[in-house]
Amino acid sequence: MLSLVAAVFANSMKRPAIPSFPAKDLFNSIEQMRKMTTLNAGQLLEMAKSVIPPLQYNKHKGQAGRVAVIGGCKEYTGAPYFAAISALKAGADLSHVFCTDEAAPVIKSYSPELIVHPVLDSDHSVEEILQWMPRFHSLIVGPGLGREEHILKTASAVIEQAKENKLPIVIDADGLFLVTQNPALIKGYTNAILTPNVAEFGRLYKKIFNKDPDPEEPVVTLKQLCRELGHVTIVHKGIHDIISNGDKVLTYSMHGSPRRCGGQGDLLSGSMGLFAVWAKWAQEENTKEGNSPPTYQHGMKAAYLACALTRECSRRAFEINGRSMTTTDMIVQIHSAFEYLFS
Ligand SMILES: NC(=O)C1=CN([C@@H]2O[C@H](COP(=O)(O)OP(=O)(O)OC[C@H]3O[C@@H](n4cnc5c(N)ncnc54)[C@H](OP(=O)(O)O)[C@@H]3O)[C@@H](O)[C@H]2O)[C@@H](O)CC1
Ligand SMILES: Nc1ncnc2c1ncn2[C@@H]1O[C@H](COP(=O)(O)OP(=O)(O)OP(=O)(O)O)[C@@H](O)[C@H]1O
Repeated sequence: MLSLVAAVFANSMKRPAIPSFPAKDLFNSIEQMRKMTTLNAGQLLEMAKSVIPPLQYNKHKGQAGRVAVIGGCKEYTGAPYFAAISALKAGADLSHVFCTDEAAPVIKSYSPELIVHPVLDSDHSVEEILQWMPRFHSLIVGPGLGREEHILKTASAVIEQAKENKLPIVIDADGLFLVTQNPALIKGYTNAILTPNVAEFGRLYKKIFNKDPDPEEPVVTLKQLCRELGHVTIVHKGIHDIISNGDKVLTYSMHGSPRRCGGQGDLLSGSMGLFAVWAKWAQEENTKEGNSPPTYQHGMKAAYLACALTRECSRRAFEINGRSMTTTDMIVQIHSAFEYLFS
C-alpha cells in the first residue's frame, strides 16, 4: 500500500498529470470538462503567465503591486492574515489589512510584514480607509470581515470608492454575504472577481434567480449568474474551479488535495488580488500597443493564475504534511509552486 502511495506521488511530480485524488466529478467525464475550453491546460497557463511582470532591479517599492485586504474582526484573524500574506508571498510589494481594533494586534503578531490598520470599527472608518485608497492597486474584500451591520456598511462605501478608482476588487467570504444582500453593489463592474464556494454560490444564485442552482449544470448556472450581474468574473470553487465572465469559461482541475482545512480560499483570494493588478496592467499595455483584444479578459486570467497557484500549493503541502496539512503549510509552498507553474 505504502509503495502504491509513493508511486502515485512520484508520478504526480512528473506532471502535467491527472489530479491525485479524483472525487465525484461535477462533470460526467474529463472529456466533457476539456470541451469547455478551446485551449489545453499548458496553453492556458502560458497565456495566463504572460501577465506576470519580470523581476527587475530598476523598479521601486510598490511597482509590483500594493494590495489591501478589508477584513479581520474579533472572531476571524486568520483569514485576513492568510489573504494578505499570500498576496505578499506571491510577489506584491506592500500588503495592507484594514481590520477592527481588537483584531489588529493579533494580526500584527502573526507577521511584521503586513501593514495593519485598526480602523474597521472606528467612527470614521470610511474616511480612514479612503485616505489610503489612492495608494492601492487592488482590494480583497471579505476574508474574516464578519457580518456586523456597521462594518458591512463601511465595506460597501469602500467598494463604491474602489469602483470610482477602477480598482480590481476580489470579493470573498463575508464580502459575498454583503453582495448577496445587495447585488447592485457590484452589478456591471467588470473589474470585480467573486470567489464563492459551493454554499456561497448557491446563496447568491438563489437571491438573484429565486431558486437553487441546478447542480447538474454548473457551467450553465455560473454563466447565468455572471450575465445577470453584468459580466463580473466569478470563480465557482470546488473539485473543479470554474471561472467565467458570462461569455467565456475556464476550468482548473489539476491537483489540489483531499484536505479541506479552512483558509485555502483566503490564499486564493489574496493571491488573486495581486494577479488581478498584474493582469489589468498587462491588458492596459496591450491596448496601448494597439494589439487586438485578448481572448480572455484580465479578470479571468488573474483567476486562473490564482486557482493554479492555490491548488499546486495544496498538492505540495499535502505531500509533506498529509492529514496534518493546514493553510500555513500551503503558504510555505507559494514560492516553489509559483516557480514550478510560472517560470
Ligand atoms: N482561520 C480563520 O480565521 C478563517 C476564517 N474564515 C472566515 O470565516 C468567516 C465565515 O466563513 P465560512 O465560510 O465559514 O461561513 P459560511 O459562508 O457561513 O459557511 C459556512 C456554512 O457553509 C457551508 N459550507 C461551507 N463550505 C461549503 C462547501 N464547500 N460545500 C457545501 N457547504 C459548504 C457549511 O455547511 P455545513 O458543513 O455546516 O453543513 C456552513 O453551514 C469568513 O469571514 C471567512 O473568511 C475562513 O476563511 C476560514 C479560516
Ligand atoms: N473538493 C475539492 N478538491 C480539490 N480542491 C478543492 C476542492 N474544494 C475546494 N478546493 C480548492 O480549495 C480552494 C478553496 O476552496 P474552498 O471551497 O475551500 O473555499 P472556502 O470555503 O471559501 O475557503 P475558506 O476556508 O478560506 O473560507 C480552491 O482553490 C479550490 O480549488
